[in-house]
Amino acid sequence: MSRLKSPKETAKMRVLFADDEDNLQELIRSEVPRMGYSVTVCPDGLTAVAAMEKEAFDCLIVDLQMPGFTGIQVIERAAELQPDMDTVIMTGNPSEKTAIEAIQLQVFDYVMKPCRLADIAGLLGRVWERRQNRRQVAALEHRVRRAEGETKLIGDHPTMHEATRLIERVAATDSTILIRGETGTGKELVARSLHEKSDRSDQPFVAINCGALPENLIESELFGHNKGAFTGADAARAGLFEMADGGTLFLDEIGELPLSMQAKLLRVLETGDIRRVGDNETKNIDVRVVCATHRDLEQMVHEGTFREDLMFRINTFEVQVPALRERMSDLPLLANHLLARFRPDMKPDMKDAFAPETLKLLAEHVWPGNVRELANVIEHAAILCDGLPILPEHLPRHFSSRQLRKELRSSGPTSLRDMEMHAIEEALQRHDGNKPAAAAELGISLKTLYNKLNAAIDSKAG
Ligand SMILES: Nc1ncnc2c1ncn2[C@@H]1O[C@H](COP(=O)(O)OP(=O)(O)OP(=O)(O)O)[C@@H](O)[C@H]1O
Repeated sequence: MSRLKSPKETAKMRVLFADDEDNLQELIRSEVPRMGYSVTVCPDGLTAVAAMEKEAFDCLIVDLQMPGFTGIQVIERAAELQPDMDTVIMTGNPSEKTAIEAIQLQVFDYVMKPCRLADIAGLLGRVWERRQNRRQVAALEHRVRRAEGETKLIGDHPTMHEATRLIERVAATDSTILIRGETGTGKELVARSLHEKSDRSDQPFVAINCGALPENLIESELFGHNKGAFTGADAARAGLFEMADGGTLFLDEIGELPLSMQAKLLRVLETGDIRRVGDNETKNIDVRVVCATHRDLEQMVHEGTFREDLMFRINTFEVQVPALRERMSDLPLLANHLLARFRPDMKPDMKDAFAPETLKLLAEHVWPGNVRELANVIEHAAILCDGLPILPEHLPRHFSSRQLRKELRSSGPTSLRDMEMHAIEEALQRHDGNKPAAAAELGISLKTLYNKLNAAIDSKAG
């Protein structure tokens, strides 16, 4: 049977109020609960500190002059006892000195008496909204961390050491970096790692996939727009360059950027000035740009689909991220790392987390989707297994069937591209031709799947 919750448990926020004025105490005690918050009212600072020592609160509102502790002293104690709490000063004797102290103590607001009820309701509403936003940010950070893992490049293969060495070298500079590698190899992770090792690490890291946006939206996404700049632009909006100001902007799949935008990007990289769509003014920004591609940009330059000047501008340094099949010795390391990401509760031990048969099956796979595909497989296994070790039956179905490998062995030497196509065809069959589902299983983007299918058609035709 469910227990009836007390008003304190159902309240949106727990408020601690300290003031020596009887009338105000009465008003707060009767009115704040009507606003949906629970409130503890104290007549002085000492009682307020005692309450904080016993119970957790979300918001503290204090008068400045009270018997015992002053409001400032109560806030100082609050910072030690409950640093997560938002604090507000409500005073009839404002002064420059206390206002400065309040700023130093990072109080949320400094309000003057007398306060109307509507002012108190507005104030508490703002505190609640800020706490909600903070919770949402924390939840999003948690989700991102879980999906992306920590910014730690796992790999002991010489090619990974080479990549890491280069990252360490160039991180401290402001040079534009081009990261090359197949889909899912960890290019974004390399970009984040560059950012975290740079002096900009306390500023934003903003990422965009240039291939994921329709051509007409890319400009406003990158540079922002003014109100009314185009149909649907109901309000002015900052673009990603502005959001990343002071930090790093990661332009993934730079090869997909339309030619018209390539010219605009080049101008921005050369001048540091951006112009919102529909704006006449430019704004100078300080952004380090890191680009990535799985495409052969030189070939694209040759074909006229990528600007040569832009290519020279973005590839001051190049970091090559190897495909997983080129560093299969790293697979057990990566598998353990990814298992720990999805099941931190399991604390997988390096040696025994995966049964030898499981590792063997993983080692025999071609991994067209690289580490992302491996991450999908490990997540699948982490959900299915009740405990360690991970057995072959915990892997997605196509791993348990050795069909593909048998066929490959019996058909003699096979090119990597053939093996890749084989894996794609099998995935398509398993999903009755559903391309998004097949791409998800393989750990590659839908766009990559189409590219690979088109390339296969072209090579058959040619
Ligand atoms: N060396 C690595 N160590 C740990 N995790 C990795 C490594 N490489 C890739 N990953 C993980 O694999 C997944 C895919 O990586 P990421 O998104 O960086 O690849 P990508 O090359 O940018 O892919 P795309 O080309 O599709 O944009 C992420 O979950 C990432 O954390």
